[in-house]
Amino acid sequence: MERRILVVEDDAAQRRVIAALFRAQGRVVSEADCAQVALDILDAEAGPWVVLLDIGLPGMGGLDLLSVMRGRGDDARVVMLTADGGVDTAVRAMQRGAADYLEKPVAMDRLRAVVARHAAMPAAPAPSGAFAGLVAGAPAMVAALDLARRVAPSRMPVLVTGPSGSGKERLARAIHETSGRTGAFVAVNCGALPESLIESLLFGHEKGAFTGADRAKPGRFREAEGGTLFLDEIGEMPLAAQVSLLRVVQEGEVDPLGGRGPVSVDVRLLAATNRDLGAEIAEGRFREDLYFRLAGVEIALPGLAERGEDISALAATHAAEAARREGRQFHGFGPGVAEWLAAQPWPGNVRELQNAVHRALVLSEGSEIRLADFRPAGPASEPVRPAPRARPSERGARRVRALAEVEAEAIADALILCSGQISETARRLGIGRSTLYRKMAQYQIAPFNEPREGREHEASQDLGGARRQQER
Ligand SMILES: Nc1ncnc2c1ncn2[C@@H]1O[C@H](COP(=O)(O)OP(=O)(O)OP(=O)(O)O)[C@@H](O)[C@H]1O
Repeated sequence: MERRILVVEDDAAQRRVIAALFRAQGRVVSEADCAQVALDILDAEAGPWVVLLDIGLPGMGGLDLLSVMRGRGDDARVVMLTADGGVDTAVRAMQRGAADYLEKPVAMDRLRAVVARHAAMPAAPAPSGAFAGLVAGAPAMVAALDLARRVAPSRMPVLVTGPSGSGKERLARAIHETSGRTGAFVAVNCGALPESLIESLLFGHEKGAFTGADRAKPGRFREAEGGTLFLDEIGEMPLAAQVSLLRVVQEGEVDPLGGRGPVSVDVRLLAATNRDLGAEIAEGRFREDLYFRLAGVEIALPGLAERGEDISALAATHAAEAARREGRQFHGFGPGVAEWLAAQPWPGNVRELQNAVHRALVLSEGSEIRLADFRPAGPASEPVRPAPRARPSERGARRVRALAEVEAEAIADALILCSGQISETARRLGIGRSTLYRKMAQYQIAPFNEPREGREHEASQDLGGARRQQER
């Protein structure tokens, strides 16, 4: 199936010109003037998509929208439209999973060729940088997720290490979800269990096996049959339980208390810890043989301080998620927010950032999250001016339009009506050809086609079709 096209561009004139170009080819085209509308369209309309994404959107920018899409596991092919043509921006876009990029002003021939190529591509898993919805742009995260992706389909036990809130459980779930295992993902917090209950909870028991065992329980291992058992805070497991766990891992069978003997289990083990297990082993608190059984592969997640470049994408992703949960609109962060977020130490890592963004969203008025929403009390050294009450800025509300915006739209409309013919467009707008060219450059409206032999005809046919489609 050919992909649909979504044009995400805040400049109405450019957006219309691009949309018209592809409608004229008989393609299905949707338009969005900001990130939130784009996400709404991607939610509401079935893909697959080619998304033409302007990098300089107001509010949530194009790069952050790209991260949000990748974070959601979207399989759209994204072509970034970059204004400055800076190699850095293009590289960052490709790292975040863009399929291609074009510099503005975009030559329509080139745009057509690039879109045709991507529109014909079958739906495929999102490209590198993305793994089961996790945000990753920092090299250490990209490497960690790459390892996770490769090991996921195997039965290899994986030990995930990293500070609290760095995403260990989230990664474990992602490994399970992409493992192809059909059983359940069962999580056990080994630090929160009373020592006396660990064995019956993990391995199960028969009715009457001990005082209070009024009915049989299968235990977490057998609940995870055919699936994954996630042993969180493994570093806090008492030594006696470590011995029993080691036996189960070695034998591949559990021996429920009061039961008739061992029962074999097919369970993939994932474990996580924020402790330094090497030090725990050296101190005699953790069994080395168990460590080697659990750490078939070890994946270390960095703290947020070591992945500063991911902060804005994580914040945008979680703001968009929180907005959906709260039934709110989120159109981006206000001035200074990105810099402020980047300057915080975030000792609680992604979880702390997520909580801060959620709270700011709840406190915000309107669809933009402002700096003051993150610091409602305002530290004494940095007085926070009260945020002016946000005016309703939702779609459909009346607003004053800048003359430049109206002018750019008028030019784009005229170009479409006149099938891209410059002289005719200028005449009907009542301006000279050179003024029209100057204004087109100013608003980054590219000519529909380079005036080459034999091309005018093709352009006029296309755009005539576009007009008819628009008028329908
Ligand atoms: N790369 C990421 N992209 C998006 N969200 C993330 C990412 N990493 C973590 N999160 C989110 O951050 C929160 C904390 O993650 P998680 O609970 O997995 O951390 P943890 O390391 O297991 O914490 P703890 O050690 O305290 O149990 C979760 O809501 C998770 O969805």
